[in-house]
Amino acid sequence: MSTVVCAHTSSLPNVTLPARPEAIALPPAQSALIVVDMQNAYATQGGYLDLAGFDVSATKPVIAKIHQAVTAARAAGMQIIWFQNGWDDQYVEAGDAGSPNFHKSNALKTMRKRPELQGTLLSKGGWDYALVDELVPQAGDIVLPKPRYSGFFNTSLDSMLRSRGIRHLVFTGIATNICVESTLRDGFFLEYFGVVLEDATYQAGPAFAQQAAIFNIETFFGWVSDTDTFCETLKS
Ligand SMILES: NC(=O)N/C=C\C(=O)O
Repeated sequence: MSTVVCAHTSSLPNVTLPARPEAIALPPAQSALIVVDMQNAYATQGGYLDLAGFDVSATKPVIAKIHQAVTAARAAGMQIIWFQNGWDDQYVEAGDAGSPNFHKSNALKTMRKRPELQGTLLSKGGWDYALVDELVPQAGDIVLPKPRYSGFFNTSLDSMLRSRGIRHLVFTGIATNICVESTLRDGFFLEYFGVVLEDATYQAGPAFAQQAAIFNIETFFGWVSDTDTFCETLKS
């Protein structure tokens, strides 16, 4: 089976991650593990997605897989980046009626439908915005607040990656079909190599949303692997 060897990695120790559609080079010093939006909003019952009618009952195993991936990446010296999605408590950063986000964000729509929730969903400093208790950033990690689905939009992500010489992005988190896929796609256009650890992600919506996102990534935008393979590869 072929392996994608990137020109900029050819002089580095050879770490190759088995993946679909083919193995991909993954030099730890030029790679980041990105944990997308593992906030109560997306992974805990009583959080935004749950209140908006999405099923979050199966997120516990995903949290465990992310913990496993973070531990292995940290031991290998890989940069860890935690995304946190949300806005100020007045929702100025969310945009007003002139922004598509105002009309499409299910968090904003839920709060308009249920005014008693106003100020609680995805509001910086609140429980809904906080990362789940099981996942705790450590010194040296980057915690990146982001105001839209893609982590590249209106954030310093690109410059932080470039200044560290990072060209390979390993994605985990929720939701596969929204913020994970949006960020991986934007990264593709910026010449980053994106890999998703399938079992460390979860979709917002029906199971076919997960399948479609993984199909798109594997076929058009990047590579797909799993947590055990990632951890074994880094260990060896
Ligand atoms: N983290 C995400 O994928 N978010 C998806 C939807 C939203 O934030 O409304």
